[in-house]
Amino acid sequence: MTPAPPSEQRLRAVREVDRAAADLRRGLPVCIGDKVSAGVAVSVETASAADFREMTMFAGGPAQLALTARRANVLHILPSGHPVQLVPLDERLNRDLAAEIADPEHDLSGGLRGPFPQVKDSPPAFAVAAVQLCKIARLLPAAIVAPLAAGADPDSHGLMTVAAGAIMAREADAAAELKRVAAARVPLWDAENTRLTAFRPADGGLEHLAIVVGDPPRDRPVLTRVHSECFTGDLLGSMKCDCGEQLRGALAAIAAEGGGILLYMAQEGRGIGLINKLRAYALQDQGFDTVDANLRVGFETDERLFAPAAEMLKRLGFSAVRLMTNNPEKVAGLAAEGIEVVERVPHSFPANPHNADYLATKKSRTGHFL
Ligand SMILES: Nc1nc2c(ncn2[C@@H]2O[C@H](COP(=O)(O)OP(=O)(O)OP(=O)(O)O)[C@@H](O)[C@H]2O)c(=O)[nH]1
Ligand SMILES: [Zn+2]
Repeated sequence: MTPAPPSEQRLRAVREVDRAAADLRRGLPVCIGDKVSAGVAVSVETASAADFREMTMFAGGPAQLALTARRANVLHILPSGHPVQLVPLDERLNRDLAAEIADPEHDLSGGLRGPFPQVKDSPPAFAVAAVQLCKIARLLPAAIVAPLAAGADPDSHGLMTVAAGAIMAREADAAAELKRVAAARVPLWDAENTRLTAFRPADGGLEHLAIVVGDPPRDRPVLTRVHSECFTGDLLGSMKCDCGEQLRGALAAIAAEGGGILLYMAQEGRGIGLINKLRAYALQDQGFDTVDANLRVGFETDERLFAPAAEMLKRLGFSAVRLMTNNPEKVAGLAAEGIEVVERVPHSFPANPHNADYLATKKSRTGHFL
């Protein structure tokens, strides 16, 4: 079922989310919430001591570190059952230590830094949204938050204000309103008769590309690959994963069939971004597998949404696919977004010494058909 397009008001809100994410990346505080419950937040990763001080000028209560439950678990904070866990800052757990414990780079070298107290209460909406905004900004999923002081006027000090609900709804809203922005013929070595079409999400975020080989008929299931961007594998030829082979192999297979589609999704690192993927790779260097590494950085195993891929297929006139994948979640994810997956076409390549463990983990922990 195609979701109803978001209203003008929601689209405006979604664009504000992107602006607020950009502010977090610069280290600036942002105000999250509405008149009933609002907070101020900075990214643990990017805010300097001065940015943090600026944030506290708007605070009407104690500052707290907001972490994902995944990261809190790594820090041995007792689970509270909430997806976001708050930890009060105090003399010992100051901004510097907060930044250090949010970053898995120091896990094994920094010694034991706990125990940290558990806040049992469910976190306020602004704290949950602050962590989500860090994810949207492709930063470490950790924020320092505080309730907004009564009578504070963040607007007049140039702080962005964004609704918590807009942050949480942003991915769905942005996918529902993809804009086709450019298209051109691009002959490829593996598939000469190829056309690229770029789709821009409503929030102004990164574009996804549809690579259409030949002119596949719209009334039959189309051979399709939904490929998530992998800078290291696709571009550099990294041996740590199978992405490069899957990308080129899919284009060659589609061309050999006479036509099909490759969707190149701006969802690097299963949606966590290149820098966080490098953080996960550093943990893999220390012996963690691809799943545990993601969890230790503070993310879910896979943070991708399939709505944008499904929407692109629909916009191109396709409703049924033969999907080249080994990932059962991809099949289910597209189906849940209204695309009929009539067949799963296996898409695997021989392992090499650097990706054998990665492929084995996909099979044993994420249920890949390999
Ligand atoms: N976070 C993280 N991302 C990774 C890692 N290795 C590869 N990736 C990313 O995973 C994505 C690869 O996804 P896909 O090619 O769609 O692979 P898949 O989900 O296993 O499914 P199929 O290839 O279709 O079977 C790319 O965005 C890569 O950047 C890793 O160790 N950690
Ligand atoms: Zn890869």
